[in-house]
Amino acid sequence: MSIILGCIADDLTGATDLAMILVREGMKTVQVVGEPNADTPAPNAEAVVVALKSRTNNAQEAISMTISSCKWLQSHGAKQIFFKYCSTFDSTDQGNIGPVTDALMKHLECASTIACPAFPENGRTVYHGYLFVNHGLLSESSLRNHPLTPMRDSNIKRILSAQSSSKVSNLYFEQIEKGHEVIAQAVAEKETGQPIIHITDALNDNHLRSIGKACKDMKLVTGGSAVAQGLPLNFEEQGLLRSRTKAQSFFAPVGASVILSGSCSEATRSQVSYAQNHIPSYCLDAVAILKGEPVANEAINWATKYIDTATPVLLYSSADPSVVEQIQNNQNQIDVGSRVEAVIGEIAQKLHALGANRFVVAGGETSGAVINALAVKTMSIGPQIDPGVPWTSTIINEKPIALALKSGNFGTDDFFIKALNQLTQYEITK
Ligand SMILES: Nc1ncnc2c1ncn2[C@@H]1O[C@H](COP(=O)(O)OP(=O)(O)O)[C@@H](O)[C@H]1O
Ligand SMILES: O=C(O)[C@@H](O)C(=O)COP(=O)(O)O
Repeated sequence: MSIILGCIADDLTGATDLAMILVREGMKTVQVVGEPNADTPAPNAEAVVVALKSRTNNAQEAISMTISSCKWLQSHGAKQIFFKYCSTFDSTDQGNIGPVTDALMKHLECASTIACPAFPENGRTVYHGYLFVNHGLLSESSLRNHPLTPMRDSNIKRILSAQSSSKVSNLYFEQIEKGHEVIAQAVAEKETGQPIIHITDALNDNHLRSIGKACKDMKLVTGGSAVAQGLPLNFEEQGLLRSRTKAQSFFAPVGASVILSGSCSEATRSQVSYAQNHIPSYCLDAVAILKGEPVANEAINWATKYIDTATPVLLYSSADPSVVEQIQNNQNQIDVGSRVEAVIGEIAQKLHALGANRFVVAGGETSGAVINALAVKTMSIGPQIDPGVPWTSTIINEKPIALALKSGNFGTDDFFIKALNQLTQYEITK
């Protein structure tokens, strides 16, 4: 089976989010972790999502990882490339959404693409170029205090123009409402041969499906996961999809469950508080991590007795914005984050060696660190836990690991416990 849609996501949770939407829309989808290379087996799938950890790298690194992933996807037949970034446009003045989009347009020799972060099912909408999170502007949401990419502006054109050398233009919802032909025509009218990125408003899934349809002939589409929901129909109409089967088989290994939370987002902090009332929990002290104290070893010692009895546990470094600010204490926030991530990755690896084989991880960067530490290479997509978050399973590992990678701001308060409970119906009994 040759790949039809090749996707590149800038973080792990974003990749599973996108993969789940494509599965829901009937594409056989596999997730590949990290930059694929000549030794990476071609997945037997219609859509492949390459999950990078490039959101907070420097722009040149992010470009290099993305372009090499894109070349690999093309070499396996990808007819269209989708660049997935966060529905809250998580990025800095330097990138990486703009530079990576520019580089992909150049590589794919296309003069225009769209940028559409909207994800209405999770409360993200774009109206007249402004990104809303639930009922308020992005810049007034808790994302303004993100530890790595604080979002202090809501105007996507302004944010993207600062990062990109392409022309950036808006397609407002009055045009989007008129449907795919008007959208395609509006895009075509603005083409001058110079690279241009059209920021498309979207308030609901109908808008996103119209936008998807209008992108039928674009070599590159960029956005949050939800705009990808309109793409599979194009492939079906072109006779490229075998059958739009919506369910992929999923089995959970029986064993010990570990919840690891490095996300400091508002939703995650509520989920941590909720889970603390239900299962044993352990706080990973970020100050001690930065001092080089043996935080991972102490946490592993604490968790061992629970792993032995298959009692689920929660280990978290999640903290309020004011605490995070004190911890960062004018140090480089990406370095601080990486050091916390390294400890969480080490804990995952050692607890897996002790027998844990079900992991719920909160946080995109944190998930990247855990997946790398567990040496996961390919993942299949299972059932949805909450919008944007599925259960997944490793494919190649000898003994499968069940993984739920949760974006910081996704999920209900009881997410962690709900995710673990859900697994009981998918257990492999032999
Ligand atoms: N207590 C803490 N102080 C400072 N940084 C932290 C703390 N706990 C976690 N972090 C870092 O914050 C970042 C959270 O990012 P991420 O895992 O992507 O979560 P989210 O999905 O909420 O954005 C990670 O780099 C993580 O290591
Ligand atoms: O698009 C989204 O909101 C998510 O898929 C995503 O990428 C979130 O990133 P994190 O909050 O850093 O997990």
